[in-house]
Amino acid sequence: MKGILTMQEKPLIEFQHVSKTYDNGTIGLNDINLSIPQGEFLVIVGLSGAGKSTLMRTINRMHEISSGDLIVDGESVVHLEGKDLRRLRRSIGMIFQNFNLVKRASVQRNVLSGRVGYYGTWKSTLGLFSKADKQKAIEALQRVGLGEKLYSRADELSGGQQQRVAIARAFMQDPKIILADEPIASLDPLTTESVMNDLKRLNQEFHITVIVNLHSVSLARRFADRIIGLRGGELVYDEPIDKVTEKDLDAIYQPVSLVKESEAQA
Ligand SMILES: Nc1ncnc2c1ncn2[C@@H]1O[C@H](COP(=O)(O)OP(=O)(O)OP(=O)(O)O)[C@@H](O)[C@H]1O
Repeated sequence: MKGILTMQEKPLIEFQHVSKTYDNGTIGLNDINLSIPQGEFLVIVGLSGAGKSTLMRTINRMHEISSGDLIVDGESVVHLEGKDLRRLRRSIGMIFQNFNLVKRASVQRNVLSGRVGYYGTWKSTLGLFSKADKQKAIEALQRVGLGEKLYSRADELSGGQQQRVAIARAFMQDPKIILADEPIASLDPLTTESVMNDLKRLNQEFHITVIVNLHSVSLARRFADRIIGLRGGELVYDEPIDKVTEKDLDAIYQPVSLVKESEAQA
């Protein structure tokens, strides 16, 4: 197993023997070791329940790990609290399958909310955003081709447009990392294409590290720099895109019962 991290590059994200057991005893992650360099477009694949969301959500501490250590930008994030945790979360944009927009608010308000981490509580509660941030919101929307939708209500937009607003919101955070948890699961093929292209552009133009959970193997192959595969909470695959084969991907998607059977026969 090898990623595309070279000896010279310092990883931006490092999982060191990370395990996660949920309160009900379910194992989410089991002894994950993984280094992700800055600027990588990493796609996580695996069967439903393999641990893809869990892995992603430990990075911004939406889920706590049970053991091991998780380093982001040179610092262990496991014990961060208060303003240090807010600083971490500000540097990580998140894209969800269901967009997570405030549906009754304007597109502008949704995009500006990406800046909230840079303001004190009272200013952000009152929506007192600076002129510079309002201008930044316009530019972020233009970047995803929705400049003319600034004053529309979020729920007037199509699913694909809403996801692109979510991408603009993430971009407003000036993130080092974007985590996209099945960003295209609710979209048709055409909008899927534009959402994936938006993510790729942010990755290439701004060197933002993008980590995406995908069920589509063909999209993973087209957009990833590197693909990792999870099964039963374990990292079972890690290859740069030029080494990825169809056969490898088929194996990742084999039901766990079949894998156990073939291991028993070996
Ligand atoms: N809050 C929770 N409490 C208990 N178990 C959980 C919780 N969240 C996830 N799990 C379990 O942890 C395992 C990994 O789940 P996770 O959502 O990370 O998988 P996934 O690969 O993202 O799946 P999918 O593709 O269906 O989203 C699964 O067995 C799941 O049922």
